[in-house]
Amino acid sequence: MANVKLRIIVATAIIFLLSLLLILWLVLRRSHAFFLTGSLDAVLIFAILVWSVVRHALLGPPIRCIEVAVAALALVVLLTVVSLSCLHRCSATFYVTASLDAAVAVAFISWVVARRVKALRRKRGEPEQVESEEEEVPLAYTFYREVIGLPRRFRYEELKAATEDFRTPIGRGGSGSVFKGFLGDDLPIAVKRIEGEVRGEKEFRTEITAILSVQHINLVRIIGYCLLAKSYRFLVYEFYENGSLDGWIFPRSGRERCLAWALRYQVAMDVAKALAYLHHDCRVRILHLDVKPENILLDQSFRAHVSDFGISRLVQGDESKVITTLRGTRGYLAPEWFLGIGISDKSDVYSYGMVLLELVGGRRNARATDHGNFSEPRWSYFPKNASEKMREGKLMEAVDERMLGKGGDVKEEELIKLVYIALWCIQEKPELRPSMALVVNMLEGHVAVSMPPETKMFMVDLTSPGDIEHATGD
Ligand SMILES: Nc1ncnc2c1ncn2[C@@H]1O[C@H](COP(=O)(O)OP(=O)(O)OP(=O)(O)O)[C@@H](O)[C@H]1O
Repeated sequence: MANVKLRIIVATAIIFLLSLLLILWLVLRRSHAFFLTGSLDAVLIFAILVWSVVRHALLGPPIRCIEVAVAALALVVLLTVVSLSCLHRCSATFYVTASLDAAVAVAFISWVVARRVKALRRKRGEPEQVESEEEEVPLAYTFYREVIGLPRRFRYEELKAATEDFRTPIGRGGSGSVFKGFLGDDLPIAVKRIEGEVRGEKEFRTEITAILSVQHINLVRIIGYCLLAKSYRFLVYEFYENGSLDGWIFPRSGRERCLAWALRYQVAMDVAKALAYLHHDCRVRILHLDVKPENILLDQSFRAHVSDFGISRLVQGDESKVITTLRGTRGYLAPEWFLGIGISDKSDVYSYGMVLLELVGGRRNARATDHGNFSEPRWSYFPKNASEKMREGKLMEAVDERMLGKGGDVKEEELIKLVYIALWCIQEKPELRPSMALVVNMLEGHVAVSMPPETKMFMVDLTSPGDIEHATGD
């Protein structure tokens, strides 16, 4: 790729040099009228070429073939007009009008050709490269970006080759599909293809903006991105071998994957640290707003990495609450989303609490229990069950039974701590919930955790998805 760019730059420089020599030669031989028109055209060519090269050198996007083509075409037209006028010994007025006409004609023809090419590509379903500067995320200084691990821009062809034409899908979310690929021979990557013009564009920009300002071992690592005008946007992530947490805690027919207790506790800690970092340790605070098992990715050693910043919010200064439209995933949404009183970092705390309970129970928090053919399903809400068991002092009965069967590696002390923290996190009043920093301290044992107060959990019923999981499985 670098070679192609280099060749374009060299070719451009040669064309420019030749045109300068030619103009000089003509200037020495011809009249003032020629000098005027010749210079005008030369300035035009020069401006296009310099713009192209400077844009490439400073901002990173490749030189566009159309720019080089327009410059070369303008040069050819200029030479033709000059040769013709020399042959016919035309007047100064002729030089001026012919040159101006030629310049306008060149501009018009290039514009028509560029539009035609675009239309043809779109018809063939081929995505186009971004053509305007405004669509480029302003990331300068590629070298430094790579050194400090910031995302780099990929070309569509690179991603196509890396994923063997998007052959292996590994997941699908609300905004698009995720494919596995390899960079070079051995660096596995996950390529997320964000589809849809309006939502896709918004999610893409949010994710890039959020992720650019954060780096933490428990956050997903973004390797790069690719912009294609209108059709698709791509985000390139490090590939996490063990996929998302949901696959390891919810039983699925045909797959016996059950995360051991120690790893569940570790995941709880990793996610808490990631959220504490976003809420308290970033220069611009970040609310994730979509904490759920599908957005927690597990690497080879089951360390957790929080992903999907598509709907996150950056919070400036001392802004404590944000009013925003309802988004996120039902079942993990805090009551304040529905009450319209503004959301805050405590809304992430609530979602985190719901995830903790699912880690413990090995089931979705809302589950339809068996029902007859014609009756409405009845719902069982794990947060309520866990709260009851906690008060009865029988928390072991609430644990994912698949773990109990395996020789009981569940540590009761840790179990009590997790459930206490979870029930604090899902308190209906945001001010009663702990901050994520406090949660980390509790998990690490620096701060004791008291038994949470009883709540009616009205909102657990209301905010549950209702149809997310049936008693028979996930
Ligand atoms: N870096 C990655 N490594 C391994 N698997 C991944 C990676 N990124 C995503 N996946 C898989 O792809 C699935 C879909 O991911 P994606 O972020 O698009 O969707 P989602 O979070 O489920 O949905 P939504 O975007 O609607 O919140 C994930 O649940 C996960 O299983």
